Amino acid sequence: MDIGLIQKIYRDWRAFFATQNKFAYAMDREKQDGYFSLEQAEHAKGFALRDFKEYYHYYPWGRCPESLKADLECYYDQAVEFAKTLLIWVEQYSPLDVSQCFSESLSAMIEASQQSLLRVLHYPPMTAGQQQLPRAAPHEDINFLTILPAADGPGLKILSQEGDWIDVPNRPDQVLINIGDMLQEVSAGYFPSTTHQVATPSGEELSQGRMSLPLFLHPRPEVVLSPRHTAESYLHERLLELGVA
Ligand SMILES: O=C(O)CCC(=O)C(=O)O
Ligand SMILES: [Fe+2]
Repeated sequence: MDIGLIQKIYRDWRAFFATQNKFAYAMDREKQDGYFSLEQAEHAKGFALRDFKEYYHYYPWGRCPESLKADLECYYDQAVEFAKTLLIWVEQYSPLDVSQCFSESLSAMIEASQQSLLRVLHYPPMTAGQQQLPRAAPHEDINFLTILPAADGPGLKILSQEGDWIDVPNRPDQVLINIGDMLQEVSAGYFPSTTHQVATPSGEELSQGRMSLPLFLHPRPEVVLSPRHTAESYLHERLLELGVA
C-alpha cells in the first residue's frame, strides 16, 4: 500500500469536502456513485439516526472530479488487486464442506465485477451539541472483504467474538481487513462478518474531522450467494435498510 498516496488523497479530499463544488456530484440513487451529504448518508441497519458523515463513492465507470481522478484510479487498482489476492487465500483456506457449497469459485465471483467501490469518507468536526450523534454506528459491511488503511485519526472499534469493543490502533502503515455480510452469506456463516463502529470523540478531538478510505470488494450482481440471495438482491435489501436506495 502506498501510504504517501493515501495521505495525499486525504489532504486533497479534505479540501474538496470544504467546497460547495461537492454538491455538483450529488449521489445517484440508482448507480450509488457520487457525493453523499450529511442528510443523505446511510444509517446503520436498525438505527434511526443517520451517521454523521459525508462521503464520495468512486467507481472506475462513475463520476469523479477531474483533478482528483488519477489518484483515486491508482489507489483503487492497488486496493482491488490486494483484495483479490486475499480472497484467493480465503478460498484456499475454506474447508471443503464450505467451498463445495459455493455456486462458483470466489475468484470467479469477482472476475470483471464492476461493483467494487472506493469510499472517500469525511467525518466533519462536531460541536458539543452533536456529541450524541454516531460517526458510524455499529454495523457490518455488505460486501465480501473491506480493505481499510489507517484513517487520519482514531475512533475505529471492532467487536470481539467475546462481545467486547476493542480500540483499533491507528498506525499509518496498518491495513485492517473486514469480512462483510456477503462472505458470511456465501460461506453459510463460516466466515462471520466483522462488527465495527467509529466512536464519536469527546473533548478536544470533537473539533477535529476524520478521513478514511475503505475499499469494498463486491461480486458481480448475478452471482448466486446462497439459496436466498444473489449479490444483487442482497445489496438491494441492504441499501433499503440503510436508507440510501
Ligand atoms: O471510517 C472508518 O474507519 C470505518 C468506515 C466504515 O466502517 C464504513 O464506511 O463502512
Ligand atoms: Fe464499515
